[in-house]
Amino acid sequence: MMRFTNIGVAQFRNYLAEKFVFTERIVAICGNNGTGKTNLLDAVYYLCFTKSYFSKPDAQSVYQQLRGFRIEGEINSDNAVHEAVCILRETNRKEFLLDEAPYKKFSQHIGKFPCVFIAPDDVEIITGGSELRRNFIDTIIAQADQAYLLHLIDYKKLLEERNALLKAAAEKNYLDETLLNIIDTQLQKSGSNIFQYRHSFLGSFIPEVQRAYQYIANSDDSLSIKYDSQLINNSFGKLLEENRQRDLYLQRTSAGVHKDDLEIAMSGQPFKTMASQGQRKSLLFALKLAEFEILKQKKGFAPLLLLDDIFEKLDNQRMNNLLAKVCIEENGQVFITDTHRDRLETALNNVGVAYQLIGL
Ligand SMILES: Nc1ncnc2c1ncn2[C@@H]1O[C@H](COP(=O)(O)OP(=O)(O)OP(=O)(O)O)[C@@H](O)[C@H]1O
Repeated sequence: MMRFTNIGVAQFRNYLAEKFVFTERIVAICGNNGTGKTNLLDAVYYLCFTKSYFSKPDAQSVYQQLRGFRIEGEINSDNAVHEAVCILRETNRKEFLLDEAPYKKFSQHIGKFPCVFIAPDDVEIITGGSELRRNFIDTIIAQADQAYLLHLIDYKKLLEERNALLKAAAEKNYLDETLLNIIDTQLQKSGSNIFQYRHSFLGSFIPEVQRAYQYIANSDDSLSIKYDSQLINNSFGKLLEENRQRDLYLQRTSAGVHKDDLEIAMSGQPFKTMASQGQRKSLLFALKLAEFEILKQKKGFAPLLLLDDIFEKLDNQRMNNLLAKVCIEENGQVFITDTHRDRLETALNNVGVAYQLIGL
């Protein structure tokens, strides 16, 4: 069981200094547009991930013209009380502390307080570029397994080094082949590890998404999801070797797990182009519910669920089903925002769950 019991924010987005105490497992947050609902959820997310959900530079989160921010929160987890603190110093240097001990590497914090965020623009995971789908998958696996995050960090660094070397080779008309061979050996190792992790994770994740889709959409819509990777039929070492001349010409690495994607189809056609708005929303919620389910299985307790403005996304029946599932069937903490206080209260009363209402 994991619960945030309070959170304090100073100079963070639209909050100069504010403290919120959470008294119930279900926390409903209402307020007009621009009152700071999303910012409050993102402050919670910061304490789980050491960064914003919205890939914003930290400096953009500082209140107006001031310098630095602080977010602190108390979390009950494993029958112990933890304090997480994220500080952006005036110099723009970020510090993150758990129980007063600063992390040397922020990556060590990932997965301690697992969390699933559903935000209005998340449908881009389905309609946008492959990088968004890779990030989505990576965030789940990294929360479940620290070792994966280290492979990802290694891979990114090695890929940057390799690309810089390819560029330098073109500029200087000289290739340091020994160095390229060394980088390739290391890149091949971490890339192959990432592939194995993704392959094994998607083996259980994809059926979970299909189950959740069926539940939400009340139909399977002949949905098919496949892992698309150049490493499925080739060893990474061989791919690097075969593409070396091409990479030298392009001055970048053309093969590898940085090209992986999820191939999503409906009745044999690409989902992006075929699906209706409603089907896209259903798939988005299915992806997120599957994320929730898998993290729960891996961690042995339910992750935190941050539901931002989801009432605009689902019809009443689907909304009721979803709330019943996450608020009644599961025992994790849920934060849920809406602009309409009545709508939020009616929905939670219908589900019949105890909740705390915070008005902003
Ligand atoms: N660095 C900052 N300094 C001061 N205010 C900021 C900063 N960043 C964002 N804001 C303000 O925060 C507000 C947006 O907050 P947020 O997105 O949390 O609102 P919301 O309640 O979720 O709104 P909506 O219902 O429209 O989604 C805006 O008024 C914006 O100007």
